[in-house]
Amino acid sequence: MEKGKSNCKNKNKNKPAPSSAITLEQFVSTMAPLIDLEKDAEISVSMNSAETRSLDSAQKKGSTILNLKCVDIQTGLMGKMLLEFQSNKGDILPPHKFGTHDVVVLKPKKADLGCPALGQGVVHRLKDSSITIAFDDVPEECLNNPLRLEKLANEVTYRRMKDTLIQLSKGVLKGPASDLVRVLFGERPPTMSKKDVSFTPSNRNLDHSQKDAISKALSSKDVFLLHGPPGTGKTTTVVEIILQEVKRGSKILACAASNIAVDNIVERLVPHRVKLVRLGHPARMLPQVLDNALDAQVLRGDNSSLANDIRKEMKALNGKLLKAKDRNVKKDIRRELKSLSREERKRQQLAVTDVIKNADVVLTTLTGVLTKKLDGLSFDVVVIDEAAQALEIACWIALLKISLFMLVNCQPALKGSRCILSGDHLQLPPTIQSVEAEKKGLGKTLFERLADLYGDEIMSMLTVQYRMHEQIMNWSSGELYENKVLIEAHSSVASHMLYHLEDVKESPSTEKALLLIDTAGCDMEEKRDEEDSTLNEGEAEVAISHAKRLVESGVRASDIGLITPYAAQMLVQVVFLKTLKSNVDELKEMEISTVDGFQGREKEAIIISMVRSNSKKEVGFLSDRRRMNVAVTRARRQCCLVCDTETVSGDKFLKGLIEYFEEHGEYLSASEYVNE
Ligand SMILES: Nc1ncnc2c1ncn2[C@@H]1O[C@H](COP(=O)(O)OP(=O)(O)OP(=O)(O)O)[C@@H](O)[C@H]1O
Repeated sequence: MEKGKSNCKNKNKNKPAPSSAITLEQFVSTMAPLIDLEKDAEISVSMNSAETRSLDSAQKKGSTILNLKCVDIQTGLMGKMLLEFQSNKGDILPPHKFGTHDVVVLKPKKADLGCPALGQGVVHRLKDSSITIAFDDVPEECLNNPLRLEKLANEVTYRRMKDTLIQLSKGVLKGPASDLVRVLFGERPPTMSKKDVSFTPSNRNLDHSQKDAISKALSSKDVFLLHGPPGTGKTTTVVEIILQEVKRGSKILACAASNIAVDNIVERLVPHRVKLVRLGHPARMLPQVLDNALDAQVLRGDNSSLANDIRKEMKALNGKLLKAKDRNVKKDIRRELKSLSREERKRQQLAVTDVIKNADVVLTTLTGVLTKKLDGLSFDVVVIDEAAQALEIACWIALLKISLFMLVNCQPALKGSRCILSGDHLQLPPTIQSVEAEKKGLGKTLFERLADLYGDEIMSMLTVQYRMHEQIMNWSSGELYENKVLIEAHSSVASHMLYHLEDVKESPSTEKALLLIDTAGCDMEEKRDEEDSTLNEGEAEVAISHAKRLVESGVRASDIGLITPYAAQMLVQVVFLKTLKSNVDELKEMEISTVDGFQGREKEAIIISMVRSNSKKEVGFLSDRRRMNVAVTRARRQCCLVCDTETVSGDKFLKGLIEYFEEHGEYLSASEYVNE
């Protein structure tokens, strides 16, 4: 056998190779066409689509908003221009598919489809009747005319993913960081330091499973997986691992697929006074972390103020140039301007590299790692939080960056190139637009693949949860985590009830942790909307009636979340809530979302509208265990299921869920909620 080659292969001699045992070559050749499929799917819902032949059809598709006026201009977010747009008539915006952080372009309303944009920016804020975009620069004189916004597909990200694949296929296995690559593709076994690493925690509240996991992470020599079921403190643990690595003198790249997940880590690191920098577009960051953004730190640096002085000097020289008559004087001024401009650029770049080099922890999204600002930098450890929601290829952007640098510079790996991934592969995987790409495996995550490949050898599971009443948790830990490891609810949450909250009365609505409202036999059949998404108006009414009862018992509407697997149902609920009479005005503070959109969040009370109600007992994607796991585990003190038990019990997994709620919670008929 080749030296150092896989013990794990030996171990599995008689077993068929797991699907996770993919070679680097197979990975590259499988992923390349899937990335194209996904790019095409994204383009088809954006303005770049060839199908978009007219502006009206683009507005119908939701990829453009026509007839806008600019109602406010402010500077903010480190010098960006924040432009707020409203519909020309001042009413709510037409239905659209813009989301915060999307890349958009601004054009005159009547300009041709392919005409150049007035500016490109990022959606910063979205309200029913306005949208705010952060631009680097926009000509203000054009803003008095009717305008339109177009949503762009983020083609750059796909191109970068393809580039990463190309780099992966080009000889990373020869570089000094090749050990890590070999381990991640199952060609070499992972290794741990023989001695347990002991540490003094910065967070004194860590529980035993968190401490064990941290010790194992610090002992790992190449890869470590932190598996955290809902509410068990993954991010808390990741933050402690980062703090310990900083103490050891490591330089760390900490990433996640989403901006919000990156900001969560930044927020929790800040009180520990770690030298850190958050890279990325300020419009995509939480306001409370802006102070740690690269742009903000650059502005505070010496080089930046020097660059500023140079700019002032250049302005004065430009003034002189305009007045100068003598050719030689003009020539001299131009020469001086050129050299000042070179100096200004150099100072700007130095300002950026100073901040990044000084930081012990650099934080950004996985695709954000591709910024030129990180060129030529190496890290000892890459930490990826929420790794079970990141495409494997996106993880490689962060991992390969280190390997390539080391290859290019032929430097020995400092403390070995190590990676630590945190996540829960039993919650929802990354969202994929192309059904075909999803079927062919684009959504299989690195976290899941490594968990299948090496299991407990490289993984620790967190076993104390800090969110849910134990009755809510027990269903999830029994069904999804198969009681393999005993997950316990921390005493601070194990029996907490809605009526323990300040100002909440004990009432039939608040005295149970689990409620099942059955719509069977109540004439509440599902329907399909134009886009073929399923909805159920009767269920929406019942779900909102329950929310109303909770509010009447004193629960704050902002502590309630109404979630559903179907986008169309979410819209029905939103519309229904808007048309409610004024005596329940407060209810409008309640959050309504799809299950997928609520992953990573929590509320004191969660109401789940399951929607499906049909004689064929079809349940569609409700049967995805991971989606129901996410839905139920968003609740802290009460989880209320609204469903047609006749229909959903057609599926074995959902039948188990219903039986669990019937056995441990309160059963009610939807007829008790109608016409309230
Ligand atoms: N050891 C601990 N003692 C007390 N509270 C804790 C502890 N660990 C975590 N928590 C609390 O539990 C909550 C969830 O923690 P955290 O956000 O780290 O979990 P998570 O696993 O990342 O969550 P999610 O399920 O949303 O992915 C937070 O309010 C956190 O402060």
